[in-house]
Amino acid sequence: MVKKALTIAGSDSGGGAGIQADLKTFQELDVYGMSVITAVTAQNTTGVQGVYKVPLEGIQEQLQSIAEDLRPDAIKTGMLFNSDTIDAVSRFIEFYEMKHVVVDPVMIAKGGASLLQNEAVKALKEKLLPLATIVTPNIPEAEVLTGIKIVTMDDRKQVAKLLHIMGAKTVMIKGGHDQGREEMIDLLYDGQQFHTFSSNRIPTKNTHGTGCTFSAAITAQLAKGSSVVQAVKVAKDFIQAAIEEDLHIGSGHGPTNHWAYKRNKVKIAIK
Ligand SMILES: Nc1ncnc2c1ncn2[C@@H]1O[C@H](COP(=O)(O)OP(=O)(O)O)[C@@H](O)[C@H]1O
Ligand SMILES: Cc1ncc(COP(=O)(O)OP(=O)(O)O)c(N)n1
Repeated sequence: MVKKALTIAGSDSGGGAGIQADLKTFQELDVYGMSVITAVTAQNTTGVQGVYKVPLEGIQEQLQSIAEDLRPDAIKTGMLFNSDTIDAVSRFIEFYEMKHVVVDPVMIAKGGASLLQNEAVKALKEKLLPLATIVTPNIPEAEVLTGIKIVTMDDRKQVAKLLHIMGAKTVMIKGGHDQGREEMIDLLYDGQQFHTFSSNRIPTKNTHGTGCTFSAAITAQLAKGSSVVQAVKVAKDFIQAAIEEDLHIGSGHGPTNHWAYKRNKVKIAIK
């Protein structure tokens, strides 16, 4: 039977991040994708031109429609924007006893636009984090969530441990913002040990939506029954291929190539 994944996130009109990146990723990983839209952004590769929140009632109704019929095997959260939405999403996860919850604590878009209000950070930490199977902050997001500045890998380990104490079952601190390295190292903490996932840094400005795509790939794999470590392995390969074979569209930070991972697998199978 086909597995189903739900993304609860914002729409990116440019198609590279948010709901659009998530659904493309689910599709490429053979999982049926569903969406609850929390906000509509007017956005392209040059930045975010506008943010329009969906009224709370509209978000709650979308959640209920899905829960009462389509029952996802895994869910991910992305741009949630304010504390009312975080509250509603947390109650939904608890009430319907949702399993495999990937929390991508989206805060700021690459161009600097705010996708989460400051007042919402507390709700994210107190309500959503304890429900997370895995939380996937980038370095600046991990710093905001813990109040700890990350410079070294030891800082990252300390922050990962703290996020685990704050309630997330596993913690993935992504390395995309660690400018000082040639290697791209993502660090996973499962409450007992650390796992590192390394790849070479691809020199490109076309990395719009990398975080969304990476966490969506984890979600798709969890929906299909993978362990967290196995899911992250596939997600790392998926994002590496998507960045490596970028599409060169738009004049700013272009999107990644969501076709690349599957096409590469098909090429290998044909050889
Ligand atoms: N230039 C790059 N080359 C290779 N991998 C990258 C590059 N930039 C980001 N990644 C990978 O993309 C994923 C998302 O990372 P990051 O950019 O830190 O997240 P976000 O988009 O949330 O800021 C991680 O797996 C990271 O290692
Ligand atoms: C609607 C929406 N959601 C999330 C993001 C942020 O996406 P991310 O994967 O972190 O990529 P960048 O924006 O940093 O390129 C977004 N931009 N829009």
